[in-house]
Amino acid sequence: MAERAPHAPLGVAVIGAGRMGADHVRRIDRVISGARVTAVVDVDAERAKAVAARVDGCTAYTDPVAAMAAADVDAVLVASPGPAHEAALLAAFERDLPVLCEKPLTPDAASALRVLEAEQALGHRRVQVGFMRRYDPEYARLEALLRTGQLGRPLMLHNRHRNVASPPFFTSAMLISDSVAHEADATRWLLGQEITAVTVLRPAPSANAPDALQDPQFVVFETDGGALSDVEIFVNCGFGYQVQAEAVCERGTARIGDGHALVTNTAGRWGGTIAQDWTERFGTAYDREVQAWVDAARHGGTTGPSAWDGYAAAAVCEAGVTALREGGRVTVELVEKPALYR
Ligand SMILES: NC(=O)c1ccc[n+]([C@@H]2O[C@H](COP(=O)([O-])OP(=O)(O)OC[C@H]3O[C@@H](n4cnc5c(N)ncnc54)[C@H](O)[C@@H]3O)[C@@H](O)[C@H]2O)c1
Ligand SMILES: O[C@H]1[C@H](O)[C@@H](O)[C@H](O)[C@@H](O)[C@H]1O
Repeated sequence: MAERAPHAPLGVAVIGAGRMGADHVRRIDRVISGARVTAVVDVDAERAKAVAARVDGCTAYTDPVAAMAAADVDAVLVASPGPAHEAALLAAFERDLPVLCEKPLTPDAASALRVLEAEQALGHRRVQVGFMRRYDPEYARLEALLRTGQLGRPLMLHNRHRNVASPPFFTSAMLISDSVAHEADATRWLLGQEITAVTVLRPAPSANAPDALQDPQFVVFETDGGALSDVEIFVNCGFGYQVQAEAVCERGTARIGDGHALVTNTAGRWGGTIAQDWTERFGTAYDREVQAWVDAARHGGTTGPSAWDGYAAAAVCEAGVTALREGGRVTVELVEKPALYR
């Protein structure tokens, strides 16, 4: 990393200029303070050029390593598809650059472990994983409430995760590795417990799901604190983007995600609107997530969900995919938590 003047904005290379990457470019350019996008990288040269052209003084690249070597790049935001994350993370570590890596950290536990080991070799944390729900005001309130202990010990967490429609490349395994990855992290974070086993139940697929897609699925996590966390994942629900969670504790329950910000009464009916995608539902969360990353990186630090969290979620999802394929209850085997993440 080139020496940055003390109050100069953080120069960010955004890797992957698809839906999330382009939105993060807009966010850093228009919403976030203390950072500017200096590089946009995409294997699709035209896409990189088109997105880079939206920001003054921003250079387009097709090679992440070349972008990371540029003098005006101080930090990296990885928004390429999951299988490309490991190479980008290891290249960023070579230059000791702070990284905000979209979820999943990597698509499987073995590659996540390689990232974990490479970060430990640096001797300090460099990665924040894009589990943005931790920055959502509703999730943050639920976590804070559970942490006070006022409701007693959490016994169960009920989660619903619904998308309007899945993209054409989505597979049955991706309902877990790409979507339920969020609940794997949210469960660990909200309960402060590790997930020890996963069971996946398969209702008859919806007629609206593409052929051969097992949608919806019902996933049950067991934790080392004796709690159960269930997830309805339904990625072709057709009507909206809904993410809800209810914690059932010894002395009460707490629920988020009903989305009743605006309720209307008209002609004998009451109702409201439902978000249609994650950019709408979690816009504030992404803003807070990226701002927290920039603030920490400008001071040489790293905050938020760690590579350990990314590894743990990857191991849980891998067990979930095995449970989906083979049936039954699959245990999650984690390595001992390294000192860097305790
Ligand atoms: N946090 C969230 O809620 C959320 C929401 C959507 C997507 N995501 C995550 O964001 C990432 C990107 O998802 P998306 O929906 O934007 O995908 P996308 O397919 O819209 O965009 C990915 C882009 O990366 C480019 N790309 C592919 N391989 C690359 C490589 N090796 N180097 C550089 N660029 C490469 C592609 O050409 C494409 O432009 C994924 O990890 C996904 O899981 C997170
Ligand atoms: O990649 C996306 C993203 O992570 C969304 O937040 C989630 O709701 C979708 O199910 C998933 O496919």
